[in-house]
Amino acid sequence: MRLARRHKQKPSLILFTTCIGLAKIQCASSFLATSSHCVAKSSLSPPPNALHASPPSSSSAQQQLRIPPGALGPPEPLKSLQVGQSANAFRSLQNTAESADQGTHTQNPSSSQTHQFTIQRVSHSPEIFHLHNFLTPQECIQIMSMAKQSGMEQAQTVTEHDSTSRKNCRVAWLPSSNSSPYELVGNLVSGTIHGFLSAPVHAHSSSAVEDLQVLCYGAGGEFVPHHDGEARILTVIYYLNGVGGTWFPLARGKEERHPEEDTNGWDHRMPVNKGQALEMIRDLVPGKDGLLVRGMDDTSSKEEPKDRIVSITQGDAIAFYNYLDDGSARFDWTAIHCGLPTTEEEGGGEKWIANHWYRLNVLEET
Ligand SMILES: O=C(O)CCC(=O)C(=O)O
Ligand SMILES: [Fe+2]
Repeated sequence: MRLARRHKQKPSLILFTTCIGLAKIQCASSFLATSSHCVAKSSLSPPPNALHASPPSSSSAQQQLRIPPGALGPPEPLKSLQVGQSANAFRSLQNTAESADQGTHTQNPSSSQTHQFTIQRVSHSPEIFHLHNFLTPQECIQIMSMAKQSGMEQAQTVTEHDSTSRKNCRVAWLPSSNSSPYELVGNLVSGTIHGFLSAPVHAHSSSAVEDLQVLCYGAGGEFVPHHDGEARILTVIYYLNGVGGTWFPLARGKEERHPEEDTNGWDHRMPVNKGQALEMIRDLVPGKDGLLVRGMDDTSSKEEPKDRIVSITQGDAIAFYNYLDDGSARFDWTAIHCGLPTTEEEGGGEKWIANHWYRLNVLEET
């Protein structure tokens, strides 16, 4: 797993140690505690089922990439969770009591604590998981203040040449690093990757995580429906102030588990490009259709069916997969989603979230 600055990779290479049990995921690793296990990825030979690119002489770029089915989705035990089922998980918290050391802040690895969170599947298509209590309230506050300190700028996200797709939103990027003062950001990565990335992806030399994108929407701020884009196989959104409002209009709930049993017509619900996806969601309504991730204070759709709503609180996260898991290496267009306009009622009109994007850069070349 490389640490990447947005699309550019940094040279630092870190291998994390994490135990994954059959019944539960244990993410007990931290950068500080596992520093003796750091291994340069280039020194690892890929496992037998690994992804690989054929020599450049192959006929087309698409043919060069061999993606085993299952590699771009969740590994076990998450893969086997049904909608509504949960697994307990742990990650190590760094000691927040920092000590001054020659003008810099250092942390004592021996004092790291284990933090428990719960991972619940909330959709099968796309694969979406709700991470209850992933961050502590203190960690949320720390991320928001680091973003403010680094100087937030107006977000200029461009989607399909449209730079107005994200409205009234400020952004900061924090390094996904294990170096001071960003250890917390790196710690979130180590708490996620082994549970959520398959072994072939994790072992691949082009796997990477982008810097943490911290976003603060003002009143009425929004992000129009979009797919997160090339090579971003896994998105993790952290909810930093308890305000939600992320909507997946095409997400499928419990009753739609098996495509072969889907009497509503599976094919009609699997768009193959953005145009089809936008057409399909045109008349859909947040709370009634798809899956709405909303804050506890959001009272706008109290009457809606429970299995269409995921209620988050501060420190919760959502993890979802952006590619189909069938070996085709194609976008999963059911992962189309948006940030709904923020309202004055929730969070005083401010919505704070942060995104981590886990990449498999070799996908960009196809
Ligand atoms: O604002 C949100 O809730 C979603 C943000 C998002 O999808 C993105 O930043 O890519
Ligand atoms: Fe997104």
